[in-house]
Amino acid sequence: MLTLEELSVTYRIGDTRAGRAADDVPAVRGVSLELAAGEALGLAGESGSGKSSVALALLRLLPRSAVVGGRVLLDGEDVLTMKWGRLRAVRWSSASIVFQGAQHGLNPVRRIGDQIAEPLLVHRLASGAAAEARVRELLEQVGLPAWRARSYPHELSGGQRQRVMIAMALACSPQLIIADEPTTALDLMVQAQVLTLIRQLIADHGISLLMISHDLSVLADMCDRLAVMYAGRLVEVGPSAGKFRHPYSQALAAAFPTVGDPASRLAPRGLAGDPPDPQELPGGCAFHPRCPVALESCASTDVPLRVSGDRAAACVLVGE
Ligand SMILES: Nc1ncnc2c1ncn2[C@@H]1O[C@H](COP(=O)(O)OP(=O)(O)OP(=O)(O)O)[C@@H](O)[C@H]1O
Repeated sequence: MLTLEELSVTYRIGDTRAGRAADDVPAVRGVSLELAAGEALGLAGESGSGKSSVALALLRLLPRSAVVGGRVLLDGEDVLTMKWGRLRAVRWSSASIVFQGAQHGLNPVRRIGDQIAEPLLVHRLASGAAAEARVRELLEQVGLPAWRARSYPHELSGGQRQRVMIAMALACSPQLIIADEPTTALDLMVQAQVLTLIRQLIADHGISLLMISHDLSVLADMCDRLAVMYAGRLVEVGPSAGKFRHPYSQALAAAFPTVGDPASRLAPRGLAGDPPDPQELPGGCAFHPRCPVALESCASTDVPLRVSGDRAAACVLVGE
């Protein structure tokens, strides 16, 4: 249903007006991925690895300064080259995004109901009493009472506001929901409730999910497959169940505790070092300076993703 082919995002920064050359920030470097109808795919990686840039590029929501390359095929149509009118139709009705930090996503001076109804009106899917009825239905689907339609965002808790964002994302019955850190700003109990809600809604409506998080344990719980990014590239893609093979994915997985499993231990010191500055990427494999098992050749050779069984990993130590 969704295919990313060699997706690349480069931000151009620097003061071009002053006559200085813009600096390039290669945030996403040749990401290729597929997502089947009804599938849930998790995109993981440390802060700055390029996850949000992938999500934003998918729906052409990047700043003008960003240069995007590759293809994003949604049901066979390339989102990156489609006409503006078609893109407006695709957003919300084919694919919608739930961003992190819901409190910043809602208009503080408009009632919740009006905001949920907006995509329905803009896409001419419903108006008047039909739109009001759909808003009530959506609120109930996300576990909020229908009377909340008359509330303003400040009258809701963070978890309730995130439920409103999910209701908005569902409004036009999209085939794909992109959820970028949808629960990061919430406390653990509310986080669990919102994750359960997302899981239930995508199963009930057969929606595909691309879920972005730095938290591998959340993604493993929610998704059928996981894709791990490092310094703008995919380093591993495979089923959520099963062991990671790439040293970076293994280190990321070891950084999260497994609740209820007394035998599991956290990695004693976590992963040493910091993610690289995208403007000063190391040669060879970008992970090699931090890799506990790096070979001499890793400083000069960058291995592409290679499939082995049901997994693909970009590491010289993981056989074809
Ligand atoms: N508008 C922008 N202009 C310039 N550089 C940007 C811009 N947005 C992101 N970047 C850079 O691109 C890289 C990838 O950022 P991105 O937000 O995609 O990562 P991320 O993995 O989603 O991080 P996080 O988990 O912290 O949200 C980072 O180095 C970031 O500084």
